[in-house]
Amino acid sequence: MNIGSAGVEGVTLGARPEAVRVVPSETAVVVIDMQNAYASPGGYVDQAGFDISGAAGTIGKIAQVLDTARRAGVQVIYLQNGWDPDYVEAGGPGSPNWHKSNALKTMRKQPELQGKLLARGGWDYALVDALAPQPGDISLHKTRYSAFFNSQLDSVLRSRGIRTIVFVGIATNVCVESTLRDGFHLEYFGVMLEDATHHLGPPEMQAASVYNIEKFFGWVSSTADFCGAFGQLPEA
Ligand SMILES: C/C(=C/NC(N)=O)C(=O)O
Repeated sequence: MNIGSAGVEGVTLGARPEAVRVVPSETAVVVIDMQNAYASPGGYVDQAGFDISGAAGTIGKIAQVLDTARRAGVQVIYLQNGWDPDYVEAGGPGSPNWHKSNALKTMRKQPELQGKLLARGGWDYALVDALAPQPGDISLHKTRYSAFFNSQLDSVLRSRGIRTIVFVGIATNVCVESTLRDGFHLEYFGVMLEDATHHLGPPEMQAASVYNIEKFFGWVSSTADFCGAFGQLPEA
């Protein structure tokens, strides 16, 4: 099926529940939160007790996707999650984020971590070294799970005529799914590359997000399918 205004210049991307035909100039790869906090030993989610052993495997997959996207002229957009070092943007006790954020809860339990987890300017907030942004990429900041909430993402996409978002990053069942769902309600077509994402919690969480996306909110594809489809295009 065609998504966006795909016409003769589109490429066919293998996906479930069906292949989609997309236009490279109307497509962005959105990299969700590939920060030390979520992907490196010693980062926030590791300190909070989540198993991050599967996260390292996504880094190489995402690098392949970004390399192919840049060569094909597909816009790459990085999101970074976190707050100012004083955590004003995290909200106080009047915000559900203050109660539910495992980063804030971990810092309340271990005050020596205060000012370290997800604080802009620190190692935990920084993107993993292997996925450094390249010239032409766009970097945006977000303060809640959905990258559409209180961020510039919608205007950056709309001003460029982008209709299709290819999602990679961490965590599948938290920030990736939250953003894909919000995108759906804003009329964006969302495609998640399942092997370039990683979940938080038991393996069923990855399966549940894949099911939700495939059945209700978008399409599920893979690094190989993305690189196969977009890698055939002449270098932009
Ligand atoms: C739990 C969590 C997930 N973030 C994400 N990038 O999916 C958090 O930020 O606390």
